[in-house]
Amino acid sequence: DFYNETVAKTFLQFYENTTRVVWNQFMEASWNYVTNITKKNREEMLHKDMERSQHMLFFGTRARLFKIARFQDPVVKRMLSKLQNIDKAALPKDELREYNKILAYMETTYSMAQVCLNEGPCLPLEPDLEEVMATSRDQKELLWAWQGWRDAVGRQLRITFERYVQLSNKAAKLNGYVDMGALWRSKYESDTLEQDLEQLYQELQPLYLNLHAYVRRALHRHYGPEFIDLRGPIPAHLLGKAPAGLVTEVGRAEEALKQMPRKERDGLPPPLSPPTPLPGNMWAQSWVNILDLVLPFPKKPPEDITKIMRGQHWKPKKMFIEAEKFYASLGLLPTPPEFWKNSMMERPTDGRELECHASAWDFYNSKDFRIKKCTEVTIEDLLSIFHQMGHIQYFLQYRNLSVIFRAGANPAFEEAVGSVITLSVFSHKHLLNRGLVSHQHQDSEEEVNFLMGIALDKIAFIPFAYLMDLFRWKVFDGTIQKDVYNQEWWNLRLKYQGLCPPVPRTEEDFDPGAKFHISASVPYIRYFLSLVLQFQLHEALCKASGHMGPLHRCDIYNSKMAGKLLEDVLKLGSSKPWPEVLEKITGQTEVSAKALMTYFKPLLNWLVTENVRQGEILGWPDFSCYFEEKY
Ligand SMILES: O=C(CCC(O)(O)[C@H](Cc1ccccc1)NC(=O)c1ccccc1)N[C@@H](Cc1ccccc1)C(=O)O
Ligand SMILES: [Zn+2]
Repeated sequence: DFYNETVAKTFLQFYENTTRVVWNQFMEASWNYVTNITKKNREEMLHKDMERSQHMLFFGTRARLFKIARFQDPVVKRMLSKLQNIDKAALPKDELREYNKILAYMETTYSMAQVCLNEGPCLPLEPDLEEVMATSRDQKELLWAWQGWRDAVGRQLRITFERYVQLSNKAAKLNGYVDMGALWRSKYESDTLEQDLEQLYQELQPLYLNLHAYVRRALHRHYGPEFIDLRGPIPAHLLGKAPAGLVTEVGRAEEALKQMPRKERDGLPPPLSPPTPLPGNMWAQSWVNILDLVLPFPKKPPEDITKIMRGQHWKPKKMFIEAEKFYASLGLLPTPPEFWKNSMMERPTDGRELECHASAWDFYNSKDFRIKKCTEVTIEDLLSIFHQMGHIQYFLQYRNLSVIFRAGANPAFEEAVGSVITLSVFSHKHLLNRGLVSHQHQDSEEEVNFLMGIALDKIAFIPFAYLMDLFRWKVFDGTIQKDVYNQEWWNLRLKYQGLCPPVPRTEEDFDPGAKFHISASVPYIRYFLSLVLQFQLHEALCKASGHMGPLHRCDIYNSKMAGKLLEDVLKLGSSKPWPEVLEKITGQTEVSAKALMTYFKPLLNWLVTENVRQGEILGWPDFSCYFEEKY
């Protein structure tokens, strides 16, 4: 009887009792696969995924039969409506089998890809290629890594991705959504999501445009006018480190060229290819690696925390313990023994194939939680561990809820928890307190340098995080057809990030596929929203901790008040609509960029002054990429 609420409660209890086993077995099989990619583990994982999908199909189809509108209990209504979305499990069995194989193929291609030196070893992404991207001084090597990675991953995924889109949309339609983008967006329970996102992006654009113009000027200073157009996009080869030697050589060639009378020069081929230093990051999503090149006050460079960590003989285990101590200092829950026993904190040395992209795992038995990370001793990896431990803390806080509510208030909340903590960890006050920097006082110029460092990570990230799903939503809704995937990708990279590829791209390439989340079908708008949300939460937690003064100096370490505020929210899981959850912490029901703008205000003031002084053009009205004849 589908009108009877008591029957519904019994149905939900039955779901609860059977789900734990099915989900726990699937997580175990998934873990075994991603930490040791073998044919056997793949078959086992695919088998357990089929079982999980059958289970979802059984309960999902029945959940749809209940007359939810007639029910009184809001919890029962919320549970039944969540059960109705069964994602890919709605596909017919044979297509689901095909879809799961496609998902495994794409994610595994990414995880196993390497780029081989002519007669030398082959390098995986983590840590080798990422190390090259961040620190190499040789432009040939940088371009080799950037292009090699895209050949090894993106190109391999292109055809499969087209089939992935078809099956994704079919599954979405079977769940009552117009396409998979609509299904992904439904997790935010808002029918104004896209407008709200665009509004946030517009609010943040002045910050990005000023940073972009300032960085472009610094690159122009290093690589000369032939390679950087002060009114144009930044060639996506941002850079690892300024290749000192090469620059002077190119600089010399530049000088010689400039001395020549125009008519003589015109006949010459364009100058030798610039030291196309590539993004300090494989996807130019973060520009921290060019800090030394753009430092506002170069005479006061920040201390190299990675060097200090290595000097103090930090090991991966110590990095995890450091994060554990921070969460404990807030009065939050400790990780159980299983966490330390079962996690994978370092890349195994037995030569096995595995997925190194960091992730946090809930085994849905309220006691087994793990992190998988190929940890290197760097400050980036320390912050990444804090991010992963944020996921773990969420798991711990909601572990006694019904399995239906064991998720974040929305996906952005899940991503924001750990990132909020990193805002305190990376504060000068905290680094000093933990012995990771030595000089006591940070003067106002050092403070601007500090904010520039954070901005190169967080502000540069804004347009990238926004366009990642703008691209996929358009692919899912058919606005972007498969014959133009790559040029539409670069159109978005140009429009939002003001970046160009270092070399011409074709439709043989599939550059978006070179990013983990696209190969692993992980939505990305969560990171855009998390970026705004984390500053809003940071402001609220800092206030609760009694912090006075500028937001960027706040460190909530040891604050039980801040911890309590956070705990009250995390233990709600997804049992309440996220605006209610947000209101409990911040008093507001909407995500607002105000706190982020407050945090960066001193830097924006400095950037605007500097850009006005230089007469910078904000944006890139000259929008062609440099390899198209520009001169
Ligand atoms: O991808 C990550 C971190 C990995 C993760 O923790 O977000 C991970 C991604 C993932 C991996 C495999 C399957 C699904 C998602 N997410 C989790 O481990 C996770 C997500 C939701 C709930 C529980 C765990 N960060 C993004 C964005 C980012 C975030 C923070 C700082 C910098 C950059 C990136 O690197 O591009
Ligand atoms: Zn995450």
